[in-house]
Amino acid sequence: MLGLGLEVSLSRSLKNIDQYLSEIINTRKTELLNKQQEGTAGTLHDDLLSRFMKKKESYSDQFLQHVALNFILAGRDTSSVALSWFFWLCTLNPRVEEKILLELCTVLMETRGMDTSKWVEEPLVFEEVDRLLYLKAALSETLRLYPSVPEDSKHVVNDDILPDGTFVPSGSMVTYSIYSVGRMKFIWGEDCMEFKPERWLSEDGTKFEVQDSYRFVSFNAGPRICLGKDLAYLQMKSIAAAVLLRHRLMVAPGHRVEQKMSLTLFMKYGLKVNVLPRDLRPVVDKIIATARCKGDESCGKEAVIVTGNGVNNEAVELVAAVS
Ligand code: HEM
Repeated sequence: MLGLGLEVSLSRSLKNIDQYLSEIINTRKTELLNKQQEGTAGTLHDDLLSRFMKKKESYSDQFLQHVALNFILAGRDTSSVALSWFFWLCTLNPRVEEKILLELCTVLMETRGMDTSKWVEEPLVFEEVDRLLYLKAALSETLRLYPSVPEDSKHVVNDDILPDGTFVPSGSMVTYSIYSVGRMKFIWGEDCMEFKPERWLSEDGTKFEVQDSYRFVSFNAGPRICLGKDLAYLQMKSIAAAVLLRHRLMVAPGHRVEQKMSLTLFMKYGLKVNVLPRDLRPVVDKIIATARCKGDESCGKEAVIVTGNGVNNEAVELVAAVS
């Protein structure tokens, strides 16, 4: 209002964001126009914004800017910080990381064959990502313990009474702690502090058990539930799978991982890791050994790992046939 202090940098930042977004929207417009005029096949971009712009309803530039900004604010830090916590938890829980890889490699054996170089030639397609149930469970478990949005506040418009009888006067704020809800014994059990993706799966490990959204509130619940939830899982699963398939991560010696509570649950010093090449041979060998073991009771408990990850008979037969 007065153009002093923080207001100066705020208005400068708003101008920068406006300019950034208008440039993006104008580029997409030119692309779409060129495509219509010259009939060129496909556009450079095929993202959410381009799809909004291709819709029959013509949206104003200002509306498109608001949509793009909303998605950047709501979807960027939330997904990226969740991935930082996920990769860190994988380094602390090699058993979980191995199960993620066993699931991933089993799917790729079925869809791309036994030549592992073919697994990294092209990014995973939707149908492949969709089958990674254990990975989805591990990401959900990450968000339970380290929710990207650790607390959520609502402004009370009119006097109201909460279901437990608490009166909330108009003008007040109600804040609930998503972080605490994810660590409550009466909701998650005695082992609530443990990182256990299995709690999200059916007993035989073949189905993802969708939790009541009022128990798992990392995406909020009810009418204002996160609109990008499915997209967030798709993005996080794709990135997590792509990284773990190619690399082994090790936290850099001496690096401290600490929480920083703010609007987003950041890592105070980020996550510094050493990135090493991934050797998939032990994982592949284990899948083949497990397939050989199938039906042979003398093989022991290890054999359960793969079948417990939702691998169907075709995969096991394929592995058995190749070996
Ligand atoms: C791990 C990733 C994500 C988490 C943990 C997350 C979490 C949340 C939470 C807790 C809310 C409720 C905020 C409130 O009530 O004040 C929310 C709302 C929202 N999220 Fe997400 N989000 C994620 C990713 C995304 C992505 C990728 C998008 C879109 C590209 C997105 C779009 C939205 C939108 C548009 C809203 C507002 C919904 C409304 O108020 O009706 N989110 N999200």
